[in-house]
Amino acid sequence: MNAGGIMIDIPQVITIASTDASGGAGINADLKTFHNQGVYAATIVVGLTAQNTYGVQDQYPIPAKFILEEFKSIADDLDIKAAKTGALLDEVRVHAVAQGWQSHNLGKLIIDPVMVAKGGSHLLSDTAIDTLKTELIPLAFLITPNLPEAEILVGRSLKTDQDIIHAAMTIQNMGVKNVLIKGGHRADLKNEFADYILYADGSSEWLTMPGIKTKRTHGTGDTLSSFITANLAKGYDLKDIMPVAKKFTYEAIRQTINVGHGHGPLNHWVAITMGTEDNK
Ligand SMILES: Nc1ncnc2c1ncn2[C@@H]1O[C@H](COP(=O)(O)OP(=O)(O)O)[C@@H](O)[C@H]1O
Ligand SMILES: Cc1ncc(COP(=O)(O)OP(=O)(O)O)c(N)n1
Repeated sequence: MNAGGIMIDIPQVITIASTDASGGAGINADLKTFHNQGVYAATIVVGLTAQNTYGVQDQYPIPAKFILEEFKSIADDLDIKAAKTGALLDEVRVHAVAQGWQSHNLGKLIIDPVMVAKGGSHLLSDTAIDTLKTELIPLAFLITPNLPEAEILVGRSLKTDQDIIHAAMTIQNMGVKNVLIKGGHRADLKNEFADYILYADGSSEWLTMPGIKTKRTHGTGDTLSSFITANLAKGYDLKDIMPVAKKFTYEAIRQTINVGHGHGPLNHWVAITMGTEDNK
C-alpha cells in the first residue's frame, strides 16, 4: 500500500561476507556494485576487518549463532533472488553459512572463495578448505576462484591453459554448476587478462581483456562476482552476463580513482549495464 505514490519492483540480492574498513573490497565493494547495477542489497555480515589499501591489520569473526539469526531475519521478510559469499574467515563461519543456506531459500548461490587478500593476509583459514568443499560448494550455482584459490581447491599448481581447463572440471565435479577461474594472478599473461569459464551444460569460453598496468586492484574479484550476482537476480542468462561482467571490472580498474596509498580501490561509478546498446 502506497497511497498517492508508486510501488517499484526491484530485484533483491544479498552478500554474505566480511566488511572492509577502507571500503574497497568485501561487503563494501559488493554493495557499491549492487547499487551501480540497480538491485536492492541486503547483508549477512560474517566478519569485520580492520583493513586498508596496504593490507589487513585485524579481523573479527561474528558468532555463528548471530549469523544464523541474520539468515532468519532476511528469509522471514525479503524475496532474495541471488546471493554471493565473500571472506568467510574460518571453518565455523563456513559451516554456519552452509547451515543457514540449507535452512532458507535465498535463490542462486555464487561463491567467491576469498582466501588471501592482496597484502597477503589470510581471510580463510586452511582448516576451512575441506568444509568449503564438502558443505558449501555443492550448494552453489557458480564459484569464482582466482588462480591461487583454484590451486588450493584442486591441490595442484596451475600453469597452462590445459591445467586451468582440467581444474575447472575438477571443481565442477565437487558439485557446483558453473566454474569461473579468474586469471588476474597469472604470471605468464601480462598484456591480456584471460578468465576461463566452464558452464553447467559442458560448454566453456575464455574471456579476455587487455591488462592494465596498475596496482590499484583492491576488490577486483568482489566487483566481478557482485556484477554477476546482480544480473542473475535480474533474470539474465550467465552466458550473456559474463562478457559484460568482465568489461565492467576492466573499466572499473581502468577509470581509476585516487583513493589510498597501496592497492587502491576500483571505480564503482562506471556506467556499464546489461541490455544497453553496447552491452546486449
Ligand atoms: N591489471 C588488470 N588488468 C585487467 N584486468 C584485470 C587486472 N587485474 C585483474 N583483472 C581482472 O579482474 C578480475 C578479478 O581477477 P583476479 O584479480 O584474478 O581476482 P581476485 O581479486 O579475486 O584476486 C578478472 O576478470 C581479472 O582478469
Ligand atoms: C573483507 C574482504 N573481503 C574480500 C577481500 C578480497 O577481495 P578481492 O576482490 O579478492 O580483492 P583483493 O584481495 O585482491 O584486494 C578483502 N580484501 N577483504
